[in-house]
Amino acid sequence: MLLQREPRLRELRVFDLHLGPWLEELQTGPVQVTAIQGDVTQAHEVTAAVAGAHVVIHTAGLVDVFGRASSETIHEVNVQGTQNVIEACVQTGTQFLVYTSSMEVVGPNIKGHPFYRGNEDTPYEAAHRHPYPRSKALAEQLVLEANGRKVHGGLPLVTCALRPTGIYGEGHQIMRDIYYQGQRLGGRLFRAIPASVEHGRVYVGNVAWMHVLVARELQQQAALLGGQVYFCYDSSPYKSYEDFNMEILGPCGLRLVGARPLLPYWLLMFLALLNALLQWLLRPLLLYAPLLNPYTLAMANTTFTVSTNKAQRHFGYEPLFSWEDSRNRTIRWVRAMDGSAP
Ligand SMILES: NC(=O)c1ccc[n+]([C@@H]2O[C@H](COP(=O)([O-])OP(=O)(O)OC[C@H]3O[C@@H](n4cnc5c(N)ncnc54)[C@H](O)[C@@H]3O)[C@@H](O)[C@H]2O)c1
Ligand SMILES: C[C@@H](CO)CCC[C@@H](C)[C@H]1CC[C@H]2[C@@H]3[C@H](O)C=C4C[C@@H](O)CC[C@]4(C)[C@H]3CC[C@]12C
Repeated sequence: MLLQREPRLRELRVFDLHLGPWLEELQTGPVQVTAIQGDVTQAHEVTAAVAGAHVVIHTAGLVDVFGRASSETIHEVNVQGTQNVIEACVQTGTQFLVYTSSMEVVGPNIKGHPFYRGNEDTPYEAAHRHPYPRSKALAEQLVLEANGRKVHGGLPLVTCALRPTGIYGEGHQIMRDIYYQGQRLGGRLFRAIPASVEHGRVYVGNVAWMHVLVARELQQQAALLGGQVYFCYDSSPYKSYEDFNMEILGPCGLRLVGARPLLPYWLLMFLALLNALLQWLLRPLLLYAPLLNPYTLAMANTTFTVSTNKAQRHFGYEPLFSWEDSRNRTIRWVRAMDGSAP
């Protein structure tokens, strides 16, 4: 997105623990693309990568709600990693920092309170027990508190945080897993969540576009944008997690069975708890990390949708991809996987 939409771009540095072959395709154009294999938990590696950069978009993170990583590792990557990025900006004199936060900084909370079409100012009791949302909330707080700190050379650091809801689009691993699961079940998925529970979703291309725009405007309107948070939104429809997935997976040949959940909630919760117990028991032998656990069940069962125009008001954001484009692009990606189920 930066290469396509930012005409003033001179160099793009991609810093990631895992560098993919897709990066090579980006290295053929006029803008210098530098791939740096590194770990955000290693302060010296981050500082070396940031040195001389004008803007940092910090999106690296450990996204884990399935119990794959320990809470210490999640904290180290998401919180200490973010602190390292901030310190690197301060030490090297980089003045602009955009942080990819998450809707989970707000909710759903442990009490399962619905957040219905809320905006950045909607009051909500943000209380988390799970390591992932806790880490994102702490990291966001660090980024916002760093706004105004003096960087090397004496200028103030300008920061802001973007909070995507559930991102979908090309490369969406959970969508891929659910697609393969449906294929294994003879082209069927079974409804587990009531259709009335709305879940916020946003297309990856629009999330990326919002990052590019805010990074640009942060430099022009530091006083307005500095220290602010913005939900990432577009025109993707408000639907339950499963009904939304069917917008994509339906045209790819899957069918969602049941107008209402086939299993009662208490039974699903029992299965989720059983999965958590199995995960704990099996840990010394193997990693058992299924989609269903008490936390993912609670998330999927709690309405969380945003309705806001703050990004439009503050930095002129309009989605780059319509709902139709976003849906078609994702469908095309799913169809291209056909026949490659593991
Ligand atoms: N997927 C979503 O629905 C969603 C929603 C809201 C916010 N987010 C946030 O968006 C960001 C990207 O998430 P994603 O879904 O694309 O996940 P992802 O796992 O696809 O991307 C995260 C990237 O961070 C890199 N990374 C992980 N640990 C690292 C480390 N120690 N050092 C350097 N790089 C490291 C990974 O290699 C990966 O490329 C994350 O910060 C996440 O919290 C994601
Ligand atoms: C009970 C299952 C029956 O089909 C469905 C389980 C679905 C869950 C695996 C997902 C429901 C909501 C998702 C999360 C949400 O979209 C927002 C997120 C924020 C982001 O920062 C990271 C990803 C995620 C936590 C996302 C993960 C998968 C769900 C819990």
